[in-house]
Amino acid sequence: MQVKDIFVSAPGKAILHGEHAVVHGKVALAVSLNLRAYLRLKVTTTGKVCINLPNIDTSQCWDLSELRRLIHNFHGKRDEAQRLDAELVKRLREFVGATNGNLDTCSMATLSFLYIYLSLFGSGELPSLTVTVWSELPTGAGLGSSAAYSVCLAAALLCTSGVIPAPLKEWDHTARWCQEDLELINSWAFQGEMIIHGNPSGVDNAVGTWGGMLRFLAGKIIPLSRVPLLRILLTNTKVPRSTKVLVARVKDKINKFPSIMTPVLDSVDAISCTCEKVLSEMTCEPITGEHYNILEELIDINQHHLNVMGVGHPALDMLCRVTLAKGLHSKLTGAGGGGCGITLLRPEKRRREAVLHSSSLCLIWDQLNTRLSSGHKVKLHHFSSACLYCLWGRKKVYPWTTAVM
Ligand SMILES: Nc1ncnc2c1ncn2[C@@H]1O[C@H](COP(=O)(O)OP(=O)(O)OP(=O)(O)O)[C@@H](O)[C@H]1O
Ligand SMILES: C[C@@](O)(CCO)CC(=O)[O-]
Ligand SMILES: [Mg+2]
Repeated sequence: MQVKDIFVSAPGKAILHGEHAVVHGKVALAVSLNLRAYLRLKVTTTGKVCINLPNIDTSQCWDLSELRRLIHNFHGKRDEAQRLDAELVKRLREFVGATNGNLDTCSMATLSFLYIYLSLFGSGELPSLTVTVWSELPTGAGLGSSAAYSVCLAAALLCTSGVIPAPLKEWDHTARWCQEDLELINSWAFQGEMIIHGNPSGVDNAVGTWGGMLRFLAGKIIPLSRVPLLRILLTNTKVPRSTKVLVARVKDKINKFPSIMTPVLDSVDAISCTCEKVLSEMTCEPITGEHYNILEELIDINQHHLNVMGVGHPALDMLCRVTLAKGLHSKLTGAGGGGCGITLLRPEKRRREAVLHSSSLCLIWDQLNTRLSSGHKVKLHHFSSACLYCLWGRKKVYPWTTAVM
């Protein structure tokens, strides 16, 4: 077995339109952010597997002998990610003390790591490793923190196991994998997401793997190469929530009221398609106020639909109200129920609006009585085309910080 140290990084994402509907086969438009997760994997000789997750205050070590007991009679296939191995998940849940209802942050993160590690190495010799993952993304806030985490795990463990090559040449600082390897990484990251989310669509891990702006429909990923530069403000309400719970809540509602909810999902699908059309027009004709008017109306309509689906929150309503009072339009992004919202900024009034935004946001934070004090800056984050990278191991590592938004 060719076991190597590795250092990788994957971006988070924002969903413009289509969250939740995408789980039910509708179109979503999503884009990567300049906020990333980083993973460093070191091969050791301690006879242990250790994982350090500073964002969620988790540090755990297991003896290889303990882990070996979990995989006797195991015939995992490393070069293809199949459906989740229910038996292995059951054993792992018992091992980490996470029974079905347990959604604790640490258990979910540990479970997805052990699942990918044992699936990839379980049919051979288990390597002794230390894995550290840190992230600029707020955990559980709608910006794809779970997907960036899963993409990093999948890329690093596949690479360490020798199933895919390390793409870095001696002179590179960063490198990407080829399309075939990215597809394999994405499919293993999806397994991690299945453990954390229950029923993911796959859009978040696709953005974490390929970056840029994507149209996602039923597992089909279409990169949108011609998109205008959009300035969008991200606001974190800091209301905690779980994607798994929210996805299950929407599913229950659809099952309870199929004839009422199906048109809502169809309408979200039409919103994503209309938004895509307007974005494409904005790249080939002069951008007008009317383009922005349409984008803003789509944001408003979708936010109403998301409230109908039951994934709104008073803090998100407040974001929409406060920004609308300044003539700006917002919606939740990701699973909702709290977490982050996006607000579209018009380019022509950029400077003034950014200032207005800062004061609006301070107002929001004050009213919500959150920890954001006047000393904190409101950060404007960018959508970016950045994708999954393999990084040069000795490159100066970003200091681990919690993003203030
Ligand atoms: N930096 C991290 N270190 C370890 N685990 C993480 C990290 N970031 C996310 N996770 C795992 O992902 C879970 C949060 O995933 P969840 O899908 O609920 O939120 P999200 O991915 O931030 O939002 P969304 O899915 O709406 O984009 C955490 O409970 C934890 O298990
Ligand atoms: C809510 C959801 O649509 C997006 C979460 O970022 C879930 C998913 O697509 O897996
Ligand atoms: Mg997630």
